[in-house]
Amino acid sequence: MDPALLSVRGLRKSFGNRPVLNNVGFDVRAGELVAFLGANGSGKSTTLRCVMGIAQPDAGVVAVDGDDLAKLPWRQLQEARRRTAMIFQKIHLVPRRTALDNVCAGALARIPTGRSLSPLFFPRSIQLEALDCLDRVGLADRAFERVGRLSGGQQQRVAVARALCQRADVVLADEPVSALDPHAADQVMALLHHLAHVEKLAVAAVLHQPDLALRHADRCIGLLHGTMAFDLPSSDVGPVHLDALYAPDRVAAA
Ligand SMILES: Nc1ncnc2c1ncn2[C@@H]1O[C@H](COP(=O)(O)OP(=O)(O)OP(=O)(O)O)[C@@H](O)[C@H]1O
Repeated sequence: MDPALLSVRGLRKSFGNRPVLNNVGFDVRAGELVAFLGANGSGKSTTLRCVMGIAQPDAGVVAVDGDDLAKLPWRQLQEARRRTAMIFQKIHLVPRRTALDNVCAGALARIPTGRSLSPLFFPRSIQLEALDCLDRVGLADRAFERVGRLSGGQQQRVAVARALCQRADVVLADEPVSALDPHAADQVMALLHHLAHVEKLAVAAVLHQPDLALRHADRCIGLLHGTMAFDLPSSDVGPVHLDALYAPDRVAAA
C-alpha cells in the first residue's frame, strides 16, 4: 500500500471555550480519494482549514509526506504548502481573466519574483503547462475564454486545473460540488476520482452528498460533533453509519 501523503494525528481545536475538533486523525494516501461527511457544524471545514494552516490547531500533528509541518523550517514549510492545494465551494478564480491565466496562477509560487507581477508575463513554459492542465480536465478548448463566462461546473474544473498547475500532491476540496447541479457535481467528483486514481494524488473532499461520496470516494470519514464517528471504505458505509451522523436522535431512540 502507498505511504500516506497526508497524515493527521490528534487534531484538537476550540473556538473560545467551545471544542470543535477532538482528537481527529486520519491518513490520505497517494491514489486515494477520501470524503468527509457530517452534519452542519460537525467540524469538517475546520479540519481542512487546520491542515492547510488557515486555522491554527490547539494540538495535533499535520504531516505532508512524513514531514511534521510544525517542525519544518520556513522555506521547507513553503514547499510543503505548495504541495497542498485547496479547492473551495465558492470558486476563487478571477472572472475577468481567461481560464489559462487562472490556471497559470497555480504556478505563482514557482515563478521568480518580478516575472509573476502580471498574468500577461507568465513564462511560455508555464502557459504550456497550464494548457496541458486544462486539457487534463477537458477544457483545453475554453482556455482563452474569460472564466466568468464559464458554467459553475466548468469553473470548478478550472480550479482543479489550477491545483494541477500548482503541482500539488495533496488536494483538499471543501464542498467542491455544493453549488453545482447533479450532472456537473458528478462530473467534478469523477474528476477528483481521476486525480486520485490516475494522477496518483491524495485527495480529500468535504461533501454534503453521501450518495456522491459512496459512489466516488474510496473511503469515508464521518465527523460527529468534532469527533471521528467512523473511517471506513465506502463500500462498508451503510444507512446505520449515515443515520449516526445525520439523524443521531433517530439512532438514540431505536
Ligand atoms: N472562526 C470561527 N470562530 C468561531 N467559531 C467557528 C469558527 N469557524 C468555525 N466555527 C465553529 O466551529 C464549528 C465547526 O464549524 P465547521 O465550519 O468546521 O463545520 P462544518 O462541518 O464544515 O459545517 P458546514 O457543513 O455547515 O459547513 C461550528 O460550530 C462553527 O460555528
